[in-house]
Amino acid sequence: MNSKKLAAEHAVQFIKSGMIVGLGTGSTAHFAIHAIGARVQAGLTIQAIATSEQSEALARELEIPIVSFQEVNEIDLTIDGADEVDSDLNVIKGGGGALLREKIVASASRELIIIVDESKVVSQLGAFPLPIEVVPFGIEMTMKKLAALLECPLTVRQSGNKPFVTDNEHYIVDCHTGSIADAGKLTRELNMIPGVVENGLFIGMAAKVIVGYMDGAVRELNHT
Ligand SMILES: O=C[C@H](O)[C@H](O)[C@H](O)COP(=O)(O)O
Repeated sequence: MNSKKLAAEHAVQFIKSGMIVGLGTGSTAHFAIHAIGARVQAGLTIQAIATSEQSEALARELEIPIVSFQEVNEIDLTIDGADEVDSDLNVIKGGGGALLREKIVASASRELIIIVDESKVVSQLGAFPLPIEVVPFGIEMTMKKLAALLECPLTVRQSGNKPFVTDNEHYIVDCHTGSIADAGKLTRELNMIPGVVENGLFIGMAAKVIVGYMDGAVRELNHT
């Protein structure tokens, strides 16, 4: 079986009736939303908040009840994918450009479960280019400040021959850091730069990471 699907289906078992569930974004979260849809069809009663327009549309198609932030106090459990995960369960997200809504949903959640295939588990974060969501206004200045801080190549993510635009009408700057020594410090420094809306480092947010392997195994990584 597909290792992303294995991790997703394992994670969905943690959902119980009555929960408010955060729905992630990306190809791994896509499997989770399908598995949640199947459980809803089988009688699970939940309400969900999605981290992207794309995931919300899929959830509606699968008849998963969607609620807004006005209707809930907090989210019980969010299940979302990631681009890289380290042994402290720190994560890089945003490869699909959904990092801002994903971080808002994750920070409103009592529990965040990250689902990945084995290729995403790394000893140090940073080989995956760090996505940074920026306001289009003054992006040239914002990028100068990012370049001074990061000292690495930066690219504005493209969609065809135009900049990729997020669900919140921002651009994404991908930062080819190579490796990130102190992710906690970096996330604070990045978010101090005017024009930066959010960055893809999710530090200390995941309660559990579920890894799917090509040989069919599934492993849970928890905090020690
Ligand atoms: O912006 C996208 C998200 O952070 C995704 O969860 C992340 O990029 C992982 O995506 P995938 O499951 O498709 O590898």
